[in-house]
Amino acid sequence: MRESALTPTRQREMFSWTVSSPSSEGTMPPTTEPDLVATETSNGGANHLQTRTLSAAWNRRQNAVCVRHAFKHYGSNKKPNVVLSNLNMTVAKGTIYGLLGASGCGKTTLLSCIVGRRRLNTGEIWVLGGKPGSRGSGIPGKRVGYMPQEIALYGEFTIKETMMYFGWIFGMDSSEIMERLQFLLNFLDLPSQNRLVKNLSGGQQRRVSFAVALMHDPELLILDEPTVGVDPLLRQSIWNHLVQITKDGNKTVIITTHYIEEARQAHTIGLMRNGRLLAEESPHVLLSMYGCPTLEEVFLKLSRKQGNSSSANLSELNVSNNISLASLNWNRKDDPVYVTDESGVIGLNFHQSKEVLITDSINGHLDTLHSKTSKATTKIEEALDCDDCGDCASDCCKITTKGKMRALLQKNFLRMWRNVGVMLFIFALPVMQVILFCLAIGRDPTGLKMAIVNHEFNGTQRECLPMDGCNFVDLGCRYLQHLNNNSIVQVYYPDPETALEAVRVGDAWGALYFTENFTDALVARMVLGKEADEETLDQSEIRVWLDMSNQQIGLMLNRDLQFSYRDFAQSLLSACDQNPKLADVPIQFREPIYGSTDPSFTDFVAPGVILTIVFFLAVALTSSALIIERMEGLLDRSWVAGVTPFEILFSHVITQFVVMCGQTALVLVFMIAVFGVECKGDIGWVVVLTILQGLCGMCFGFVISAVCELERNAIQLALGSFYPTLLLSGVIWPVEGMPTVLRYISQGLPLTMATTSLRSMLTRGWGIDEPDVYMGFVSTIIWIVLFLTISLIVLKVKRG
Ligand SMILES: Nc1ncnc2c1ncn2[C@@H]1O[C@H](COP(=O)(O)OP(=O)(O)OP(=O)(O)O)[C@@H](O)[C@H]1O
Repeated sequence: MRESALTPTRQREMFSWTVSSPSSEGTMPPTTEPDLVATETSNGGANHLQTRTLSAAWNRRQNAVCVRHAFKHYGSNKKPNVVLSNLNMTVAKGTIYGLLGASGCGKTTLLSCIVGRRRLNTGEIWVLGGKPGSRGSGIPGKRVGYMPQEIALYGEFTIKETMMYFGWIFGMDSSEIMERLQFLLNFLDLPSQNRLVKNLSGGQQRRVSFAVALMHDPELLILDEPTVGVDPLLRQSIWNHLVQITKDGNKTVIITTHYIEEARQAHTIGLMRNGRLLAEESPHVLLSMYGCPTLEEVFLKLSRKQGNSSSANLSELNVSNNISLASLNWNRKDDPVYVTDESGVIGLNFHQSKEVLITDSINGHLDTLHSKTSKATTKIEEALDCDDCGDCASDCCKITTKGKMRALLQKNFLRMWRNVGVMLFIFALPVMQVILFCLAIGRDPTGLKMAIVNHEFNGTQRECLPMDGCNFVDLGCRYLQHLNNNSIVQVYYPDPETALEAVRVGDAWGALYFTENFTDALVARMVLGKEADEETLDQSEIRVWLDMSNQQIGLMLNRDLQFSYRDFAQSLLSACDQNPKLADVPIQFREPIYGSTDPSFTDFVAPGVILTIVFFLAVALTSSALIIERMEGLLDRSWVAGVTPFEILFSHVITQFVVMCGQTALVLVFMIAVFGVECKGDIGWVVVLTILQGLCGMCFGFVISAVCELERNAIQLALGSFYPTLLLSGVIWPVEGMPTVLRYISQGLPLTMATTSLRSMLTRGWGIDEPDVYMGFVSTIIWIVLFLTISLIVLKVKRG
């Protein structure tokens, strides 16, 4: 490296000169754009200014990175946390640029704006001649290699799989990747390529992360603290490598580090503080300018100076208004960024650069000229940007590439396959849920105790003996024989008071009382008919007190007691050669049109349960997928590598589709084949609707994933949405039982129409031509499209 031949005094003199010399014409290096310069003086003020501005714009594009008047804040506009404040930065092609600054000063934010991860609030950035994020700029994409501060690697991948993943995204073929991998393994002293990343030490993981950035030999390397946790020997060899790759002038490196002294090896150093650059010079110039032995001391000096300065002086300190020596050295790269006589500009704080002078002049005195020229300038700059994409044979016109889809799909499947918990969640959980549902829901309760008081036995608590035939004795006993012994357990009590007390204390679900002349009164009631007196009617009644606190049990006992009386009376009439129909109420329930005479609650709930299981499993799987990747920095890394939100969503849709098919098959096989849930309709349509509901759940999961920053918020949202959806979708109770307003809301939910549709197919056997059926499909598809659109929009907005 070549030292500056100028003394600090001389440099300061030159600094004063730059301040007092507004034109600073002499400082302009020879441009390689003669056309623009040629018109500078020939067409008067406006043309002159326009040409100068264009020249500046053109020049910015010639640097590897050029940041102008960058402002960036986090948080709301009302309470902004300003991170970048009128920052200018110029990184010449073929140089190493060391970005130094205290923790939290905004280095990572600046880098993420440069790689197109974030957008500035105002200001401009040119990277390799284009604007990050513009079509065909290659940024984000394969022109840049990015090593973020966090490890940002897939722990479940081996080193080789990691390289394959990023290599495919960058459009490399497998043999190329393997070749490069071997080099990187040796160069970075990495362990076996088959080791899982999660099993590597912290330092090894950082080196793998570094290897990923180097993988495709990009034009621009952006390294956020690559040497943390790396031993001094390897650190030196990393720096040697960076110096080596920048030597031929085609590669540029921007590197941040907390080891300030190692940055001496950079060609240019940007010292950053409070969102501004305090200096942007070669390390040697900085040292000699400030007469400090170490860069750390220079940084301290500058920081103190900034701290002490009034706001007016701040702008002077803010060398963001500089032409950096790096930029002035243009594209000649033999000796990248040193103070040379040839460059004509020396010094640190010559804040009145040509470019800024033009801007200042425009603001101060030449507003009108500016307005005339700005439109033309914008047009020409737009024209320059339009050239970015070139012809459509390049990747920039494609929605996706084979390599990217291959990488993303392999990543999704591998992550699932290698995670036992996830595999169990995907396949064991739905089966378990179906089994539990079929065993626990819809069956009649059994073993319900009933307190019986039969005064026909004169207070004795003896049990009834079996009896039949046409005899009219102990009819109370005969009735009790018809009770379903499976569901009702008869417990005898001596008097009504103790029986009722048993119900009150929860020992029985109800009490049954037969008066002492129940048989006689019942016979008299039958024989006398309308002649029967009030007392006869009263004595012939079986008195029942039920515990109706449990509706299901209460209603079932009520139903069973009535059916038992019908059976008892019919058997007695039959035994006495009478028509048993006389015992029935005069309503004849014929064979139902749909369903059975003894409908099961399971059959009612099963369709909703099938869809709920598939829907919410998909929500659970996807709602955290993107968040975990985002929190680990993986999403950022993939985005910087050129993967789009569309590609990420699309790859998840395909992965989830495969998973969904497996889940649907398991759920339906267990529901229908194993537990015998009725399926009268076309099983093909049942399968299609179930898979569509799974996809719908997945898309809802994407929305949650895109909206929520933290996993716990995603879990809260997913769980929070579960109950309202379940309750309002007619899964466990008919929609017809809801208040009118809720009914409308219910119809708008993703599960309601689908549940009605599936129920119609399973229990009624209806086909797809029935409105109730096809509306389930239509509403599901509409929800899928809606959720996907929302996710894409949110992801795109959040990328900014
Ligand atoms: N996503 C974010 N939302 C809100 N504030 C943020 C976000 N990211 C960073 N910040 C804030 O912006 C400031 C600059 O952060 P940044 O990560 O850019 O600093 P840095 O110089 O890279 O720090 P370090 O050297 O410790 O990595 C910090 O105050 C940080 O708290």
